[in-house]
Amino acid sequence: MTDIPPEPTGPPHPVETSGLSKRYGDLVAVDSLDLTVRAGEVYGFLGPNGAGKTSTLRMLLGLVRPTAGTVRLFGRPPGAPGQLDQVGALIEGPACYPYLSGRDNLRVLARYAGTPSIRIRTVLELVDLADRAGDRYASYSLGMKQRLGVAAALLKDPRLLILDEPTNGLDPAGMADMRALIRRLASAGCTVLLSSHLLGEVQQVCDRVGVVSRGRLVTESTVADLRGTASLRVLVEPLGAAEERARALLGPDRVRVVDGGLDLAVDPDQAARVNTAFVEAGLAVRELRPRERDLEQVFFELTGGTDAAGAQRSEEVGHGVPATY
Ligand SMILES: Nc1ncnc2c1ncn2[C@@H]1O[C@H](COP(=O)(O)OP(=O)(O)OP(=O)(O)O)[C@@H](O)[C@H]1O
Repeated sequence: MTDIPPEPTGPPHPVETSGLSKRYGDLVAVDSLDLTVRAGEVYGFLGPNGAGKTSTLRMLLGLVRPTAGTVRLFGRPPGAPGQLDQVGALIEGPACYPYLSGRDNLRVLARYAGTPSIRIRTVLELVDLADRAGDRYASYSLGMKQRLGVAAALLKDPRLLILDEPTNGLDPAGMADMRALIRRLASAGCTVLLSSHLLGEVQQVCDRVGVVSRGRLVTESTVADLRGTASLRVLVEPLGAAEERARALLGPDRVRVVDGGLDLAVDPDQAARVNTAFVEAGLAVRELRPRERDLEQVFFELTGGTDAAGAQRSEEVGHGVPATY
């Protein structure tokens, strides 16, 4: 009998869940979630309000006990010895003293966490708040408060950062600052898992996204794959003759007339073939370009059409002061 060598295994992933579930009474908030966040990536955990994102993040951090399933952070269960130093998090809830400066708030938190105060300067620079560190926390904009929350989560120099809705409630400039910060952290080697109910807000920073709806993971992919580029948009005259030619060329199911042009459900690398066919048929092609699917529409379809209501609810709720883990 020959020995079968063990399969090569790499280092454990920053986050791995298996069959992770959470029930509150009859409500299934998180349903058999298998999630993997790989080292060095920015992973967007997306879903409408109430989809189960916060419950999941709380279970990852050991703040809520799963009803079923397992969580592994760097291969070990939440709260394992030494792990608190590897994981930083920003989850909803108040944590800062309004009458203290940003720097003094960090001093308090660093003392609690047993972090040397020398690290405070570094994290303030990382989140681009060094210039305003002496100002009272109460005078900060929401974006600055969020960034101070991230600074607090970075005090222990974690390898994994978990952020719950970091862009929620921010104005466009605040969102751009937060996205830039997340990208900086990722370039410095930190793995980031962030949640959001708006794909459009975070898609620029995410390497991969997992979309959750009613507690279940409905898809996991890169943003590019999620968007897809599965159609061609053609403005061509006369439209009727072009429609007929396209149907003969591609099959009737692949051709739709939309807004005075043709939407052709073919790979964009068919553009030259389509153009040649139209020109040879004596048709005048004015424009021919790949048409990307609208991301919000994709999200809407994946989540069963619940995002619009969710987005509206979140605006009503607003946003609290960040808490750190
Ligand atoms: N402690 C709790 N007790 C009972 N139900 C809860 C509790 N926490 C969350 N839920 C419910 O579980 C579901 C998922 O909530 P969760 O907060 O995890 O979703 P979410 O995707 O983070 O949404 P949001 O962005 O609105 O917080 C919701 O229906 C919510 O009302």
